[in-house]
Amino acid sequence: MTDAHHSTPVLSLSALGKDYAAPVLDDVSLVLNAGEVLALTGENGAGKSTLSKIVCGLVQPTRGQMLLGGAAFQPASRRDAERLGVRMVMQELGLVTTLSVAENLLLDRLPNQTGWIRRGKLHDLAARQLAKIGMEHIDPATPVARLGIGQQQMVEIARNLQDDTRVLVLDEPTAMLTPRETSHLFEQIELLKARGVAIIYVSHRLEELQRIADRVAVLRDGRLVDVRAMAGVREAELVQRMVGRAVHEHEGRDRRIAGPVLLSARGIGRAEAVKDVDIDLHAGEVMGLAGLVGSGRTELVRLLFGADRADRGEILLYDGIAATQPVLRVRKGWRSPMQAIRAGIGLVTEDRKSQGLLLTQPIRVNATLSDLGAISHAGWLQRAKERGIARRLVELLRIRSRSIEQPVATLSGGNQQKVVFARWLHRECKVLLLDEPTRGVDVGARADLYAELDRMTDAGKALLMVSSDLRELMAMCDRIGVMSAGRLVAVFERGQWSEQSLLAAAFSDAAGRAASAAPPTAGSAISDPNPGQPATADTP
Ligand SMILES: Nc1ncnc2c1ncn2[C@@H]1O[C@H](COP(=O)(O)OP(=O)(O)OP(=O)(O)O)[C@@H](O)[C@H]1O
Repeated sequence: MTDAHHSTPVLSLSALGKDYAAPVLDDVSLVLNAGEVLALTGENGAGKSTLSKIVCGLVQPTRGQMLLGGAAFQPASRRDAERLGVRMVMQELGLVTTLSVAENLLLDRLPNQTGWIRRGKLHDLAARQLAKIGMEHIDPATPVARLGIGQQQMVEIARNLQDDTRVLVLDEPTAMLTPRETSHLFEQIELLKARGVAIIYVSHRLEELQRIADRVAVLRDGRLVDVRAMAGVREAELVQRMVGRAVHEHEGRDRRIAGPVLLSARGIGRAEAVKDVDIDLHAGEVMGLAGLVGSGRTELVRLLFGADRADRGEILLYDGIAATQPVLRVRKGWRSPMQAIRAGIGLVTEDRKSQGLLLTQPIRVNATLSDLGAISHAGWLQRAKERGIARRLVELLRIRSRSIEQPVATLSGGNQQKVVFARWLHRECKVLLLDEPTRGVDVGARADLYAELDRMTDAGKALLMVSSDLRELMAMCDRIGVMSAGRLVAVFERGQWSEQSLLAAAFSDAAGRAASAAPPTAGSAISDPNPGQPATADTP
């Protein structure tokens, strides 16, 4: 915290509470000072978003008061709060994707004295705003829809960096950002602090909080259980406060003997997004996929699941026993996700909208949706069985809910993610593709998910996991592939990677040259799919 602003209260919360069917926030009192970053953390469903939304006028509290600069503060809407300089960067981006970057940045203040938008001025102002966060290379006239998700997130951040901002709430702001974008954001946060802006920073990424926050507040079950200075706080201590129990960090995988190949892709590609990738997924292994946002990781996974159609290459499926002859060979990839699902492929992504969660339906329906075979008998749904499975999954993944009848729309973000995961847990799939499966998931739940992934590989499934969290990949994977500009530029075996070599490969150029840091045995070449067995790629 800068000394000049030291302990000048900007925002005071006193005995705030929010009830839905039951209390989800209770008796929260807190003072936020000028020029400080307060980290807000806690388990999924602890109430972080609810508290943030109350501060920013999106949700009204059931009880309690707020003061802004000493005056009563009761925003009735987000606009109301913004007029008083209280702004929020939300996880779900609020940009109008059909409008340009400039129009989005200055939506509220279009320079429009005569009824005409003066485009030149608009673009000047927008360019200045973009330059603040190191985005000067973006043309303000670009439609937002053409930007990658990380860049959209940066525009959302830029939009909230107005001169009149007094309180800024950032909800998991770095989830979609590259390391470089993250450093631009952190620089900007330092400048805001120096200007006396008070910042609430919501995140599950503890190492990030330690880097950026002055104080940390922990919510548990809707109550504030701890507020303390960040300096010197150990990660384990925080986790203990959050979860109320010790969480054992995943010890890292033992090197497993990989089984035979279950799925291969040869030369699979789609336009410029994925360029002729060869990849083999083995029974009993977790393969990681690292790379920058936009490097083609998600696009590759979507091709392997049939969510997008490949325009070249082929997918080969093996029975997992002899693995010399593919049991199925699909040119240009799957025709539809249904074809992939029937062949035993599953996909968990963090994009809950594309997961087809039926938001108005209860957990019970959503958790068992992909497995009607297991709960129907002679065409009848067996309710008792459905309830049994749903209860078991809720318990196993600690899905925070009133009951299995709670509609998924009213679960917290992280708990919705667990429902998506639950679906594939008991399903008979051979290959599970996971795209950022733990984004927005708290530390305790993360440990539970990792244990489940271990069990799946013990049962002989093949897992492919995309993650932007290198620590997670290094702990969980047997091999890590790195993508850059649509190509798989390197595959590292366990024991051969370091954070540095993975990053170097991620930043390597599009020509497919693996970074020089990659060890010669593991760099650019993809390992033989079945050591000691005949190569499968050319098998008819
Ligand atoms: N509209 C609603 N109706 C009923 N319950 C709700 C509603 N909105 C939120 N809740 C409940 O409030 C609790 C707190 O949710 P909130 O989204 O604030 O948690 P969070 O700490 O932000 O979680 P996450 O880390 O998963 O984002 C959850 O149990 C959630 O189910």
